[in-house]
Amino acid sequence: MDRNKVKLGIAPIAWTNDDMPELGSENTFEQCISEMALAGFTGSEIGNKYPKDPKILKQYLDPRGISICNAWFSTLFTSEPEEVTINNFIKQRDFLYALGAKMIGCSEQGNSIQGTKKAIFYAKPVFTEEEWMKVTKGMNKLAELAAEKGMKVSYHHHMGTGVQTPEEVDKFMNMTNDNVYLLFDSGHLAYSELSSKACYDVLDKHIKRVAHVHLKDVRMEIVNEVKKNRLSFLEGVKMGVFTVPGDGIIDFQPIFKILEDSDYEGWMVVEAEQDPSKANPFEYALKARKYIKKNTGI
Ligand SMILES: O=C1C[C@@H](O)[C@H](O)[C@@H](O)C1=O
Ligand SMILES: [Co+2]
Repeated sequence: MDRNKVKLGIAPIAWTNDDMPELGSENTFEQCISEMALAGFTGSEIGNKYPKDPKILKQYLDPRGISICNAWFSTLFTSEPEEVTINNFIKQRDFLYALGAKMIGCSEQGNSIQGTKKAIFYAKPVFTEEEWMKVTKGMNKLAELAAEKGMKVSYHHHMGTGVQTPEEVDKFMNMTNDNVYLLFDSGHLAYSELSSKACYDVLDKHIKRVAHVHLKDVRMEIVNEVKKNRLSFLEGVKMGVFTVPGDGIIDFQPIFKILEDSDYEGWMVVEAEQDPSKANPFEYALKARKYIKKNTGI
């Protein structure tokens, strides 16, 4: 891979988990970004311990050679009036713009069960046609708002949401304009379909509109346990359903090949939330960095 085209980031969720802040509450913001840099990454997403003022945040990141490449944004098109999402989005866009980021990764959270106690495999929302229209028309609007600042939006398909399966990703892509991109997350597809084949198929099919990548691996024995015992998404995370690339069942070679063959330009972000008291985040960051180097040359 060409290091001038593909940049490597890592998400702070392995140090402190935004969805369960008690996981890794002992890890400080400075430790997190210092260890990211030490492990050989140059990009990060936003975590809940990061300073909210972009100027202050940059004062910490710049000396460590880290830049912000993206941040999660929850859309609420299916549960709130559209202007709620639009107003929140403009604030998030302007915050990220001030940090020099070019990407805003969105996910519809209106009826998401990812933060609830519901069984992740049995209670995900299925959008009605009206909800599909709300989400896709809304995303088209966000793409226009992002473009005002020279930025892009990408959509994060996710377990426990209305855009989880390969068929739902297809439908989302078909119903949105070409300036709405896909945030490809390997872990969520392998988890949803109980196989890594789904990752390769979706990436291959939509590669022209993939603008941001989350490299996440899964431990399939835990996926099976989550399914069998009707556990929630967060219970699965605590049990170690996710891990860094190279440590689970996904072979990332085909993923790297599809990205390289299509001349992908952008970020690949290691995102592997697990319990930091069981999986030391620095150790796992190093492990991920080594695997990526070995398999991509960058
Ligand atoms: O991109 C992501 C952000 C997290 O908050 C989320 O739950 C995780 O699984 C993910 O892929
Ligand atoms: Co992700």
